[in-house]
Amino acid sequence: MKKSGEYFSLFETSRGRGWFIHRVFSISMFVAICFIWFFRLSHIKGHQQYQNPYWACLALFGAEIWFTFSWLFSQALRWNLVFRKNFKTRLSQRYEEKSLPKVDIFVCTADPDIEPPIMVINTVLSVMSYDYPPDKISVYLSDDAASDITFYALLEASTFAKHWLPFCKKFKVEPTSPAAYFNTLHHSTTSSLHPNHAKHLELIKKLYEDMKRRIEDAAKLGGVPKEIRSNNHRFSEWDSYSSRRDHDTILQILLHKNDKHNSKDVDGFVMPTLVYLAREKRPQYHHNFKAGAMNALIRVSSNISNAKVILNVDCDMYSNNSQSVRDILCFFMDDERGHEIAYVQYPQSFENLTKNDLYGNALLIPSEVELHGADGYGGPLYIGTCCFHRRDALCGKKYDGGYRNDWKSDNDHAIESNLHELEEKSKALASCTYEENTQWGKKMGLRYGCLVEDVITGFAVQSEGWKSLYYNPMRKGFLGVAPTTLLQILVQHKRWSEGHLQILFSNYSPLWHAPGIINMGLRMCYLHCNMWATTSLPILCYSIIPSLYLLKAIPLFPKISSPWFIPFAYVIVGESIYCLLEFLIFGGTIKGWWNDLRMWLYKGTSSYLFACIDNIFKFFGLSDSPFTITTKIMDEDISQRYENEVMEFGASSPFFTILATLALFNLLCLLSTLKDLVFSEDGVRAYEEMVLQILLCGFLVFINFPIYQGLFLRKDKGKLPTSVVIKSIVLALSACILFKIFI
Ligand SMILES: O=c1ccn([C@@H]2O[C@H](COP(=O)(O)OP(=O)(O)O[C@H]3O[C@H](CO)[C@@H](O)[C@H](O)[C@H]3O)[C@@H](O)[C@H]2O)c(=O)[nH]1
Ligand SMILES: [Mn+2]
Repeated sequence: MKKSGEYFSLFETSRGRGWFIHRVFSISMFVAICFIWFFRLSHIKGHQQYQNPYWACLALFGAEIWFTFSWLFSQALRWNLVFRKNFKTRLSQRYEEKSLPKVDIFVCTADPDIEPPIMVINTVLSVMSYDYPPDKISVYLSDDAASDITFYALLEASTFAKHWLPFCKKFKVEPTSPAAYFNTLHHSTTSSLHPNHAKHLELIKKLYEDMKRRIEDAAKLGGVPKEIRSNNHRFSEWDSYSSRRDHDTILQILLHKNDKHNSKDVDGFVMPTLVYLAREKRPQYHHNFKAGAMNALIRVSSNISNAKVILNVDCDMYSNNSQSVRDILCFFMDDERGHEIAYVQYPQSFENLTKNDLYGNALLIPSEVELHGADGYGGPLYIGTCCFHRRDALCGKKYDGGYRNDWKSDNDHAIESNLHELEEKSKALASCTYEENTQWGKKMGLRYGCLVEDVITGFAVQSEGWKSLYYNPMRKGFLGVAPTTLLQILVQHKRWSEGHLQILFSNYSPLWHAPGIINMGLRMCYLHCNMWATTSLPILCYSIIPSLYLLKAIPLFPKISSPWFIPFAYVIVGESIYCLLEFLIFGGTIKGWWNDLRMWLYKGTSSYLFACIDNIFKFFGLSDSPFTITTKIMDEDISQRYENEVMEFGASSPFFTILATLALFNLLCLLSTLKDLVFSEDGVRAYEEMVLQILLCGFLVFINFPIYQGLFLRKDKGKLPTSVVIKSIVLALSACILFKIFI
């Protein structure tokens, strides 16, 4: 426990265990990598007895150089892991409830078809129910679709909340998202409840089901029923609405303590403020996707509640722990270190994971290792959701040693008593033209022009001198919906890797931005992610070239009896065992690790490749990728396969054509080699020289098993479509034949 004078810190930091062993291992690995470089440099001229594989060796060397950098950067993320622990009791001893700061909570949604309103309001209800003085909480829903159904759902939620909030308080409900809470109740638990609890539960469940039905009926109808619309003047805002991309600002304060008739729950307690916002959209103005939505929220909220602490969550990320606000205040309000913290990031965790995590959705290593590593160097990346911000830092204020926490002043913020006037005034802050000739998106708020607006913003904030902090408690703070088909994941990772590459070439490039402010270690952490897209080239090299040369029995790696074989073997075996152990230690399974490895390969050869290509197009002004929103729903059939961990293809996409072609190509190379080995007189000698290549090719075939199934063995809707089968067979066969004949 850290003690300075009489003062006990509100949080403490500890170092990860095993760091010394890890460092020794890393250094040994580095030495082995150097030997590989030596080998390449001394053998690059090629084996004279064969046709000259000079270019092949050069390409492999290039790939190895690339992998080395990527590995070095990944070491920064593992060099200095730190873990945070806080002391909530000290917080409550030191601060009275009434002197706690206000918190503004932003929830973003953008498409009611793939982000169902009922899910959105579950998230809203979960964050309204934090164990925190309700008059200090304001929840803002930003709806980039300006959907009347989402609004209707929120309206329903504001009524339901009058019952839900007292219920949560009375029975200490956890988690506070109604849908998630009802899911945790099994028959055995409900039957053992206190009769009073059981009675209330039944009532509230019925209220919820009724509300859900009304919302889903409206969604099915494709709009809010006429009689509801005409009975509530609030819907008149939609009279001038012409499309998602063309409408006025719609801003509605649904709950507010100044509203005499409608601000209290059934027990007579004030409820959190609740605001619906659909910022103005016009076709001629770029809306900057989520970053634009967040900035509109920052401004509008500054006029309504102006809390100094802002929590931002995606619409699928419900709160799984009602204590989270108090948890993070231990960091922000710490007298010694609190004032330098710009944001506290929680991991992005998911509710719908399967046991062996077929698609590597759990982000196990990033959450359990890498973000802790970045924290060790002054701050985790901001990952867009589950993050508590200091408003000042997000709004572009610089950190200098003189900055001090001042939580009191936010409580005096004068608000208009007339809510209608307040709405009208705040609307202007969300207009399309508001940001013209201002620093919004450049030096204030979330930064524009990048597909990972979150990461670039985090970096910008850190380069103003602020620190950030990673908090990963046992009980997950938030749970969301992970994508459930291969294509969705590949598209999501294309967006991420493309965004990261944009950062590398932006003003905020970790290569040169903010010299002297951001340390080398943290820069390397950022660079590791920024480089994702570019690793597609070395991964492609490694999955094509060695297999091609197998066809002609030309070795590209040292033979098994050569001393040069040792560093290769050490790196391969060492790194595999290391990754596997890392995975198992943090709660993964062996199969999960294998799946994760497969996803690394698939992302590398498809998502990252397309991200590179699109970045080049963008550079020449040819195209600009939009923010493709991830679907948060799935149909019965797909959901069944997801539960059974059967890979979902089902669509014909260039992503799949590449993956299937590579898989088939490696299969052909392996089969042809095995045939040659069996029938040649000199099989063993050839084997001795080619062992690494054969193993690599064999590995690629083995890991691609789900693709062969999807191509040839499966009959269900999730298999690879015939067009992809044909294309990939033609491409893979012609690559092999052309190479055999011409090279
Ligand atoms: O024009 C837009 C597009 C998206 N969103 C919202 O942004 C959030 C994230 O979108 P999602 O499709 O779920 O993307 P993910 O890939 O899951 O998002 C991750 O990566 C994004 C950056 O690429 C971050 O913004 C997210 O916070 C982070 O969860 C959702 O709530 C959307 O409603 C908007 O508000 N406006
Ligand atoms: Mn998401």
